[in-house]
Amino acid sequence: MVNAFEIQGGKPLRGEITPQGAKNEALQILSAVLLTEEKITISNIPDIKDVNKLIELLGDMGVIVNRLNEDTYTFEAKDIDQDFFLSEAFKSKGGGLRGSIMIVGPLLARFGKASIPKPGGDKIGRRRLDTHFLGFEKLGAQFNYNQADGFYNVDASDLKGTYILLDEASVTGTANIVMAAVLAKGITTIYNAACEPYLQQLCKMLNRMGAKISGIGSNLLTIEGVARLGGTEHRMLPDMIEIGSFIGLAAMTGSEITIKNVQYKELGMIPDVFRRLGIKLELRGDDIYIPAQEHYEIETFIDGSIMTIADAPWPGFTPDLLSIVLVVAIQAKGSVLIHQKMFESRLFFVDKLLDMGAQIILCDPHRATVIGLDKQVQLRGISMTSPDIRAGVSLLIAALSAQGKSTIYNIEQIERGYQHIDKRLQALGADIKRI
Ligand SMILES: CC(=O)N[C@H]1[C@@H](OP(=O)(O)OP(=O)(O)OC[C@H]2O[C@@H](n3ccc(=O)[nH]c3=O)[C@H](O)[C@@H]2O)O[C@H](CO)[C@@H](O)[C@@H]1O
Ligand SMILES: C=C(OP(=O)(O)O)C(=O)O
Repeated sequence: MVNAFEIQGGKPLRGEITPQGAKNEALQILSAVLLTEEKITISNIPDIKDVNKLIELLGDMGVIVNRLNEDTYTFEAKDIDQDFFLSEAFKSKGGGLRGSIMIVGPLLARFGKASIPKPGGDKIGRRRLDTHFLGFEKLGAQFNYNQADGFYNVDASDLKGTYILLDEASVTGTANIVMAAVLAKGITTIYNAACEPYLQQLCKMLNRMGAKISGIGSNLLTIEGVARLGGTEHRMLPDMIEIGSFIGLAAMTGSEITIKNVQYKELGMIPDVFRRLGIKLELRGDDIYIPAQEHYEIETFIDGSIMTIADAPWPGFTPDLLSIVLVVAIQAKGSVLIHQKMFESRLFFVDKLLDMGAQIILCDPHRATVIGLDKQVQLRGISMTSPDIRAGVSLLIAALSAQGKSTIYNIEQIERGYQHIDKRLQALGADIKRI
């Protein structure tokens, strides 16, 4: 086994697909179980590498983890083994995923200290953690980064609520600071807070545990500290990035697909961005139905100029779907400028798309212009390596639409965030196998 996907492309798919629970919500929610010694039951947990690694890490720390069924677990963080944080095992496992950074806030809140290895995640450009640590410092913590062992150590015997203006609306940074502030003394106000549905879900769960957070869904959160938190139950939202990926997949392969139970009102502008590419979507109940489409035509701006699709902090368009939008635009009629403002190394995968026959100009590390082929020319299957999770899925979509065989290597990147993707695509009729 080389751990690659082999794909015979060019076949339209058909059927229904249900999105998994949201990866980036799961990483926040799982970290929050550390805030109480009482039992927390979480359902709709996706069975993906990053999430499983974090669950394993919680178990290693001493959290009692019970799997009730395929997607539901209980967690009880009664006794946390402080020595584990000094171990080599913690260094390698904690460093394996981006989401592990979010255990720092809860550990500070509950135990007054935390250490964490430099977290992993995709290599998609600089990924700083300043927002997290500046926020902790405002609450009264002191941190130092030990370059020699690669650990961030944070001490906070006495967290006190205060006013914090975040230097940027960081998603994991906001979650981390909220989790530190819920048990701090007094009132914390966080301005320029990120407000993704993931964060709204986290704040709602914390309130059910006894926290006092107001302003949920806005960029101004007020947190009145409480002495302790208790247990609760929580269900993860469907993964909006998976939903966007499946919309793109349907359009690019000319397939008729129904995406089940999407919780449409939580998707923000995602459906409209795909509509602006000319893709027809219908909301049926809470399902998104995408009819088989021979063609789709990218709108221009009202003044006739070329459409730009750019990322922005929520409720702007998520950067995690820009690679998918870029790939889908390859077979549209018309042109679009893709502007990835947040990350500087997320567009380099266009090289592989060029090899497949796409018409794209990479203007600079942040911008690419796609000149749509309008399905006049089919992409060619090739061998390629997935550089990051979303580029990986975009290449998978390109391969499923292409003529002939493609092989995608480094699929660990894809499997970090997409649950049993080969089997779920096979159920839609895709010719994909693991080699
Ligand atoms: C585990 C997890 O949840 N990962 C997500 C989380 O990562 P993460 O929380 O690590 O990302 P951040 O929100 O901190 O920042 C992402 C990038 O955008 C830049 N930035 C951020 C805010 C801002 O107002 N301006 C700005 O330029 C940052 O400098 C950074 O380069 O949010 C990102 C942004 O939605 C997503 O791509 C990641 O999938
Ligand atoms: C970049 C992503 O994940 P992470 O932050 O875990 O690297 C993503 O989910 O698109």
